Amino acid sequence: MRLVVTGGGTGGHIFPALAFAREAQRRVPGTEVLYIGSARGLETGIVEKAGFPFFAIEISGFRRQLSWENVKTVWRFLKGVHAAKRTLRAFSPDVVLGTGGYVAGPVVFAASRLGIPTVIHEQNVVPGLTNRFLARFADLVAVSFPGTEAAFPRARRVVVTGNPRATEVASADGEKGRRLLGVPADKRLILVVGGSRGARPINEAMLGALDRLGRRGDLHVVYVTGEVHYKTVRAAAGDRVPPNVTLLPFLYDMPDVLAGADLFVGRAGATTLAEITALGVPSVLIPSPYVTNNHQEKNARRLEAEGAAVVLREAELTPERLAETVLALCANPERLLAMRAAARRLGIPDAAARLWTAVEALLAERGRKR
Ligand SMILES: CC(=O)N[C@H]1[C@@H](OP(=O)(O)OP(=O)(O)OC[C@H]2O[C@@H](n3ccc(=O)[nH]c3=O)[C@H](O)[C@@H]2O)O[C@H](CO)[C@@H](O)[C@@H]1O
Repeated sequence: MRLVVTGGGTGGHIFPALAFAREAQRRVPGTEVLYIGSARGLETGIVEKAGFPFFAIEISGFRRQLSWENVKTVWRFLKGVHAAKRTLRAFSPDVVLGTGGYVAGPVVFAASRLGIPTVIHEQNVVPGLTNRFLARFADLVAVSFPGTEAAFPRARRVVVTGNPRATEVASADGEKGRRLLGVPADKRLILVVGGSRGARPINEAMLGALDRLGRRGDLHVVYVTGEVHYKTVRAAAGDRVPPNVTLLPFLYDMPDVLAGADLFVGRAGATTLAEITALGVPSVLIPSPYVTNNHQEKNARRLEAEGAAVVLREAELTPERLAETVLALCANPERLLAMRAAARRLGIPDAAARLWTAVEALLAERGRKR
């Protein structure tokens, strides 16, 4: 089989695409994969590390107001479609999967124009702009949460599959993750992550909370700042980083470390939520208010409603509040256990298989080889 995956800008779009690519290779050995991403997104580094061939096109997002930038964006979109068509003709895929982010727009659109079967995957409760635009051109729309189907009234077919990244994470090895970072087996592991790019407000709160968390010998905190924020946080923390805190710019071994975590603290990006629910990790979620339609809060409230997460709005985030929330949960093992079970109830660990089955059916219908 020949598969093109596209999506990016941030990790939340990239990791599901990679997870599906690996699932396809597992199902049909010898499957050839091409990742089409943007040259400026996080995908350049992540895809290369994952070992897939990568082709970059230049693309940017729309501004909300009418502006000269938007004219340039339309121009880039058309150029992107042109470049994507050339690449798609040369690679000749059996199917194209788009996972959202600006770059998926021209690629999936070009594929549909060329008559190549197209699938889009939506990670969030509320769909993003690119997927909303692409839904009417794609042969199949896969969503992560039951109920999101209604947000795609013009789609030809919508299926609930969950997020394929959940499958990869569900079989991760928590002990390995802890060993890797030197986390003692008898300590509770608190994993703090501000999404794939890091989050300044979370970093500011964490800097203020370090001393209090550092005094707790029964905890170990793995604190991921985000690549671009690392130097600033490191400098601000100076020699105040307690021995039970591991400070990192980015975590490439997220599945294993997450599997070993007792509590997750961070943004409410949809792929992260698919991961923590697949594993049943309790969480303190601080949704980013800077995203389209406040979709992270909607993602987070789903978990909160089930009892799987505590939601802290960014507006009420202070170092004290953050430390108190974490310490109160750690002091309440029964609550943590209940949260763990609730999270697991929301998880879809067989999401990759569900997406695979839907794609396979589409290909069979379209008479494509596998
Ligand atoms: C600001 C923004 O637009 N954020 C969006 C973006 O978030 P973002 O890219 O932050 O997405 P998620 O939190 O959903 O996913 C992050 C992914 O990166 C991985 N990871 C993260 C940090 C790290 O150090 N190592 C690592 O491997 C996580 O395991 C996960 O697989 O895409 C999500 C999924 O569409 C959306 O819900 C978010 O609203």
